Amino acid sequence: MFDHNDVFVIFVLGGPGSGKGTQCANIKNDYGFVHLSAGDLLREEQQREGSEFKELIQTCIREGKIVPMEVTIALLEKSMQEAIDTDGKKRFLVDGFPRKMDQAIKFEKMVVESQFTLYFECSEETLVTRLLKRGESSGRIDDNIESIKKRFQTFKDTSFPVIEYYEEKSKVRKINAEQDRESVYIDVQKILDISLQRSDA
Ligand SMILES: Nc1ncnc2c1ncn2[C@@H]1O[C@H](COP(=O)(O)OP(=O)(O)OP(=O)(O)O)[C@@H](O)[C@H]1O
Ligand SMILES: O=c1ccn([C@@H]2O[C@H](COP(=O)(O)O)[C@@H](O)[C@H]2O)c(=O)[nH]1
Ligand SMILES: [Mg+2]
Repeated sequence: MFDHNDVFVIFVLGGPGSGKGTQCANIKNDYGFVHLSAGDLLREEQQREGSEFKELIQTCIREGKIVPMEVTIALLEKSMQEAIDTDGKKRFLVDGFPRKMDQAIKFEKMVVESQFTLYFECSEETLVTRLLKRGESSGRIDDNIESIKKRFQTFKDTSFPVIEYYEEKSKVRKINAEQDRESVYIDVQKILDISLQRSDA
């Protein structure tokens, strides 16, 4: 368990294709955060020789389902510990997690409490266009219309309640992700500049 006064975690949530990864790359460059995408960590684990979770992860990703939280939390915690041990870095963007209430509760109890959640809000119409375009070159097994529909359903049924939970705690910073990349990032910077100043105080 990390001390949340020492280890600064921002959850980055939003529908599939809302630009979480794109904006986290910007934030990482400009603010020195470590970017941990739960989806990327799961895909790496799925590729790892000898992983006992290969098939489970592959099936969940293709079907847009949530991998059991123990697997994802262990991968996140390990990556956080490695970043702290190797670079002394203690600011983390946890991208695409928590996707389900049980993950949120467990992570904050066992790993560290989040500072707030950045929520990229975007219409399904825009998301589907972006994901199908990305699917032309991403090689992702879930960037096809069948998987995309399932991912949207999971987002609505299972992941959106996480955002509502943090909203009730006034811990959500909402961004209009419908805009072009540059405009989205301007809004992201405004939020971060305010939040980081507060945390430095
Ligand atoms: N503001 C934007 N306007 C147009 N296209 C965008 C914008 N932001 C990201 N994209 C593009 O949309 C696609 C999805 O973006 P990205 O991978 O960052 O989303 P994501 O939220 O991480 O998706 P996922 O949940 O599937 O991992 C990418 O091809 C990206 O280049
Ligand atoms: O906490 C998580 C995060 C992701 N997944 C699974 O991975 C895919 C892809 O995630 P992206 O964030 O879009 O890269 C997602 O649809 C889930 O199947 C997960 O199980 N738990
Ligand atoms: Mg992503």
